[in-house]
Amino acid sequence: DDWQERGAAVGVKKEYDADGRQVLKPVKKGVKDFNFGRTLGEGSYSTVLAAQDRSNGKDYAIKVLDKRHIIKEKKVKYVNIERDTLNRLTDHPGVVRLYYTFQDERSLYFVLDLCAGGELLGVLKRMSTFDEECTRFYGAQILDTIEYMHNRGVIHRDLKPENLLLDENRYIKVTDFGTAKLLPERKDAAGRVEFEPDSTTSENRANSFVGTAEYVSPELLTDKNACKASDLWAFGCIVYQLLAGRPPFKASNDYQTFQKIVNLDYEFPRGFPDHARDLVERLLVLAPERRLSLEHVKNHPFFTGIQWGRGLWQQKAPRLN
Ligand SMILES: Nc1ncnc2c1ncn2[C@@H]1O[C@H](COP(=O)(O)OP(=O)(O)OP(=O)(O)O)[C@@H](O)[C@H]1O
Ligand SMILES: O=C(O)C[C@H](Cc1nc2cc(Cl)cc(Cl)c2[nH]1)c1ccc(Cl)cc1
Repeated sequence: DDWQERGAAVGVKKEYDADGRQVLKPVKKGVKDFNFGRTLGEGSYSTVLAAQDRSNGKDYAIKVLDKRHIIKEKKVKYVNIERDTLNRLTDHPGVVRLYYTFQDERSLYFVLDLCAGGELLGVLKRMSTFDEECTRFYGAQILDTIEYMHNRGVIHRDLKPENLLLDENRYIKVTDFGTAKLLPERKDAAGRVEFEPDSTTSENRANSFVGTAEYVSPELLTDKNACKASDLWAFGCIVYQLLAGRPPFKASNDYQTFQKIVNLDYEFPRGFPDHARDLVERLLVLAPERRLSLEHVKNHPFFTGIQWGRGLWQQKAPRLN
């Protein structure tokens, strides 16, 4: 199915060694292998362009970063974290796929899945709020992807509707991993790769990174300790926002937004659905260890009827009208 097929997307070239044995050699792609098209968007350090692979006509999004700007703004670490994180998250439909990285004298290039549906935030703004069925479907795809990221030892740390893109089937694609936390890899007795169960407080003290104000978890504000539960806090804010049309903690400046968060100062609009309200109340809990675990979220009544796993990525996305 498409998961294997996508694996074949990495470029290889067939060659023969001295004994006539076939050798597959990885081919480093370059700018000349692509026809560049329209600009899809701009970041602080990047421009994202639509592009087509000239050898097979496949469409991609290529994120181009200016080397001088990256170095001047001291973002080298973030670029390499984004590459390393994307290279760890290669087989889930909910994560934007990185096919190649390459560079030329001026720029760095990430060749990514093209998400032609744009940002979930844009869709939400156009619709003002999602109904329960849409929220359930998109909430389930986001949660399924968070579970995959956490199992691969990745904490996203900046989940928000701007970082949730939609592909041509209107499926979710999580993006923007430059500020992710990569838990150290280690091998178990059988030599299988596993990851630290969660981030420990020690290495987090050094962390200066704080996500986007409206979605930042209280533990990140009080003791700089981002953990897997921090992504579930952001998930709770996103579910609330899809149904209410605005995030739960929003003030006129970041400092006041932080105040609302640490004081759990938010309320539900009238008519907010009961199951969704119960779910959000069990996610927006100040103590990370008391927040609903990912497994319990999947079994929450709000997600009754959702088929977890592959079924979730084969069914038709609800109409967004
Ligand atoms: N794979 C993609 N497919 C389609 N559009 C994309 C893709 N990746 C990014 N974009 C769009 O390009 C724009 C820039 O994205 P990029 O990740 O480079 O910067 P950003 O993270 O949005 O901004 P900043 O770097 O300031 O956080 C965004 O608006 C995003 O919607
Ligand atoms: O080819 C690779 O994958 C490894 C390189 C590593 C790398 N080379 C760099 C040069 C500069 Cl000037 C800046 C950064 Cl962040 C750099 N990162 C690389 C190239 C492109 C991208 Cl997008 C990321 C990393």
